[in-house]
Amino acid sequence: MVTIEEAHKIIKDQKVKLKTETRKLSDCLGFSISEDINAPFDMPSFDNSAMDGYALCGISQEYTIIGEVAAGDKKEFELKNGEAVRIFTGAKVPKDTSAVMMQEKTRVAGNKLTLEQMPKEGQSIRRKGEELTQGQLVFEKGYSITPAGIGLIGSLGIQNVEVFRKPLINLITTGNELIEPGKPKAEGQIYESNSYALASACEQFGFKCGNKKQIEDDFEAIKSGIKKSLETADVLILSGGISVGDYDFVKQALEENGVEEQFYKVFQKPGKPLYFGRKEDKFVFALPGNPASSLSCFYVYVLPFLYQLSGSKKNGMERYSFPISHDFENRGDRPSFLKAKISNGEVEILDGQGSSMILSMAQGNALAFIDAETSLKKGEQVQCLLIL
Ligand SMILES: Nc1nc2c(c(=O)[nH]1)N[C@H]1C(S)=C(S)[C@@H](COP(=O)(O)OP(=O)(O)OC[C@H]3O[C@@H](n4cnc5c(N)ncnc54)[C@H](O)[C@@H]3O)O[C@H]1N2
Ligand code: MOO
Repeated sequence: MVTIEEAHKIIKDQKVKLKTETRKLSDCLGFSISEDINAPFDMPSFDNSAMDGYALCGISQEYTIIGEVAAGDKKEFELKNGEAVRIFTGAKVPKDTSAVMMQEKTRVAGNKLTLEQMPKEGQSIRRKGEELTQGQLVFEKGYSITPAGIGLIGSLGIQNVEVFRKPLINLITTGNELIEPGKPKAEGQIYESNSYALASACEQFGFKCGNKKQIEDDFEAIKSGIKKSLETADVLILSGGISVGDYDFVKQALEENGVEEQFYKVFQKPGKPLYFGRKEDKFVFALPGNPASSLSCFYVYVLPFLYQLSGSKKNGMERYSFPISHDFENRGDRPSFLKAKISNGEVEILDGQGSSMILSMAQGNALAFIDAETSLKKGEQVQCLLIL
């Protein structure tokens, strides 16, 4: 049995070979870049107007209008003191422009322009290079591409982006009692739901599940299911059959497939029988079957590792501290990830903390980390993982 910190360290210390690929700009949200991106040119690449209005030469209140420039126009004006041109947002400002005045602050009679206020030098001009200068580091290798990142990369004229490949994930659920939702349920059976929860948790963070398989508690079937699944997966996630019962075959089936245990059992609640192993460049998480245990282990251990395999600097769930909204006592002897709800700047520990109970997790939005045998008074700080 390892501690939570030891389990995290074992995961973090895995030597992984990151693979790269080239993706179209429109198809790289959530991927991490595999090489630095530097600005190929100044941004903006020319002085341009921030307003629809008039580009002015010299500082005064009266000007003569000598022409017009719209966004995208190539024409060049040589402005003399006291002259102005009609200009639009994004249009290149003529050389010698002192300021741009928005049209709402102007009056025009024929070619005579009168300003309602004195312009300030440089007003409403977006200067060449004011956001980025040519050669400047824009994103460091490992940056996870956001929608704004996509916008910026596009505005640098880059269409194909070098990124780290994301791992392919296969899922195996085990258990004789499990049947697919939608089918009639006999006595003693329950609906298989972990694969749905885990696949959608992967999807929520931009990871895809390739293959999903449900296998009965039969050693040979589990063993061959694992063998087959490992052929295509970078990461295999199993649920159930990892505890000590007579029908818990997963650990042995992994061993017989040549998967080497990195840790088995974590001193925590839920998720004590969590297993992590590897076979060459393939990794296996065997999650406890209890629905809240499997999902909680996904958030706390699997997700950070998926990011690690994707070359990302993110390490999974962001942790934040919130004051607890009520007195609380964790009587358990293991450090706990408790189903919780953050609202109005406070965290509430929800009822229904059993490892098999997923209702509270579905109604909550966080996992609150509380040490074993700990009493907290209302207002004390609690570390939370957001699971929105
Ligand atoms: N003698 C002991 N028994 C147990 C121990 C222990 O230390 N000694 N640990 C308990 C803890 S803690 C956990 S957690 C569970 C984990 O057991 P398994 O990983 O072997 O899971 P299963 O027995 O297969 O299933 C547990 C529970 O979850 C339901 N389940 C399983 N898979 C699914 C699924 N895909 N969808 C929905 N529900 C699922 C299953 O029906 C069981 O009710 O072991 C304790 N026992
Ligand atoms: O480790 Mo288990 O998830 O407490 O029932």
